Amino acid sequence: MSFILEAVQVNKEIDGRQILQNISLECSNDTRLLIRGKNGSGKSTLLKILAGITEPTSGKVEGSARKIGYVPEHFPENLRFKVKEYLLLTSSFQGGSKASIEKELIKLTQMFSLEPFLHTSLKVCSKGTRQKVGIIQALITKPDLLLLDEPLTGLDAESQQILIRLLREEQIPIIFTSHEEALVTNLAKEVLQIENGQIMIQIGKAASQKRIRVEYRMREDLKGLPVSQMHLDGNIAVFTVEGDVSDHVLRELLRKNCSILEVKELK
Ligand SMILES: Nc1ncnc2c1ncn2[C@@H]1O[C@H](COP(=O)(O)OP(=O)(O)OP(=O)(O)O)[C@@H](O)[C@H]1O
Repeated sequence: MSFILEAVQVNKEIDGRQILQNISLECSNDTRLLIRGKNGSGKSTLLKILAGITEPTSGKVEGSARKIGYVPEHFPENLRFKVKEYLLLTSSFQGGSKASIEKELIKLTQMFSLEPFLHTSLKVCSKGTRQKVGIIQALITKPDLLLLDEPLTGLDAESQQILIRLLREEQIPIIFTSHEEALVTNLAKEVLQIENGQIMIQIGKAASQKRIRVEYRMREDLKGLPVSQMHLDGNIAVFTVEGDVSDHVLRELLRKNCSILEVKELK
């Protein structure tokens, strides 16, 4: 099987420090992969390597993806371009017809209420506005793959919802990082947990799902768990998890002193 993108035994050293160690992952048409880990664990570095922005020290990244849309964690500051000028320029590097790019530009700028800023210099745009520009530049050419580094950062609540809905509807494979529960629960189908640049847990798509009913103490206890659906009723949470995530989820819940009331296999 040929993959949209595949990383094979990727290592990255910066200034003599090992940042990533032996990372392998595969991305196919239906991938919705969350890369998670603590601050400094190497998530952004890995996304940059997948995007081809940074070279691995050893190992390789290959695949059939021709157009990769990448949203960096921090949109570059002090770019001298105006918003529309920047979007047209960056999309021209990726190919695609002018008519299709103009059409997408209108659609996406309307969707994110960016029309009033099209002729504003990026230097004076707010952080959230620049983030929207970063998102639009990644989507505008209809990429084969999206790599999103904390894409909700700086967006207001309404724009976050718009982006989540859009990403759920698009049929584009996505690899992303996020500390935001809303995006994690709505988008992630697979999870790659990295610690100190190494893969600790790799959770794929499971054949069967499990329903877990749990009594929790604080809402915080449920934050960041890779669950696909969650219903809350007082201090009781019921959620669905992919089968091979369930051990990890249960361990996390127990670590946080939650009481597991029921674990049921779904057919
Ligand atoms: N250009 C660089 N020069 C030196 N060190 C770097 C560079 N880029 C990344 N690092 C180091 O590599 C490690 C991993 O950084 P990275 O940004 O990939 O982490 P992260 O998991 O994305 O963190 P966060 O959740 O805070 O965004 C950190 O210790 C960071 O300081």
